[in-house]
Amino acid sequence: MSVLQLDGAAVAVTDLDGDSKTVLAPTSLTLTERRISVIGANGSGKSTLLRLLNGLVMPSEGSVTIDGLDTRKDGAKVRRRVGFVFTDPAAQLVMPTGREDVELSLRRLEKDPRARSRRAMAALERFGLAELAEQSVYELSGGERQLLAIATVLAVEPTVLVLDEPTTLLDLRNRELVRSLLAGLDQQMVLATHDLDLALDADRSLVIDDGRVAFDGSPAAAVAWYRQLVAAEIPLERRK
Ligand SMILES: Nc1ncnc2c1ncn2[C@@H]1O[C@H](COP(=O)(O)OP(=O)(O)OP(=O)(O)O)[C@@H](O)[C@H]1O
Repeated sequence: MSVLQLDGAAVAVTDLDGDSKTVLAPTSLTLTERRISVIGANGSGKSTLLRLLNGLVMPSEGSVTIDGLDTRKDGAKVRRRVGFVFTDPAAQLVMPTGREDVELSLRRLEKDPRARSRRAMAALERFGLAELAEQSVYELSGGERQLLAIATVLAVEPTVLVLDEPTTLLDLRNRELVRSLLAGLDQQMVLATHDLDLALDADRSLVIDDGRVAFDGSPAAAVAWYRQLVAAEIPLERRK
């Protein structure tokens, strides 16, 4: 497994008034487990933590390294190692068809167009998408689009897969489809989700609250802790 290391990594942003706001407090973590889930309320900082891991967001203080590669200095190498899947596949599917999208992500890895095309088809076959390879991306269902987005990222064989709420936009059937696909992958995975069943399918879980890691432990304990946190925030008269 890769070693994902945050050393006092913090993220501050400047709001519209020009004031600095801490989105992630200084955080130190060593993540080496195969499956790590990240849960927490909307706006708590989950995406920010995930984006630090492949250099989509840079720490404003401290550092983030992947197997010793610093996201500030070794950005390209980090991104080759760490694939990122967004909540909305539209954020990463830019070509007219699935095959072309996978080919696009393979462009640096495979220079020969024929070999690239073969490799793209193999990646699509792996996810049961071969028959949809030439179809317009817009004709695919939400679930198929999300599978395609994951296939485009996995085609370049990253060692780590970071997924930001990959099932949030999906209905139950498609959620199950993506879930079973993820369960069968060999890659190390860091996954933020509001789906607590999905969060339980991990070796370690982090609960993010108000820009800090508020709990770090077993998935069952993390989910229980998070439920308690949410329950405590609901006014007494509203609780059943
Ligand atoms: N570039 C930015 N500029 C201003 N504010 C930001 C920026 N990035 C994140 N934030 C703010 O930081 C907070 C944390 O955002 P983040 O997207 O990490 O939360 P999240 O836990 O992933 O939320 P959700 O579950 O809704 O996706 C939010 O209040 C967000 O508005």
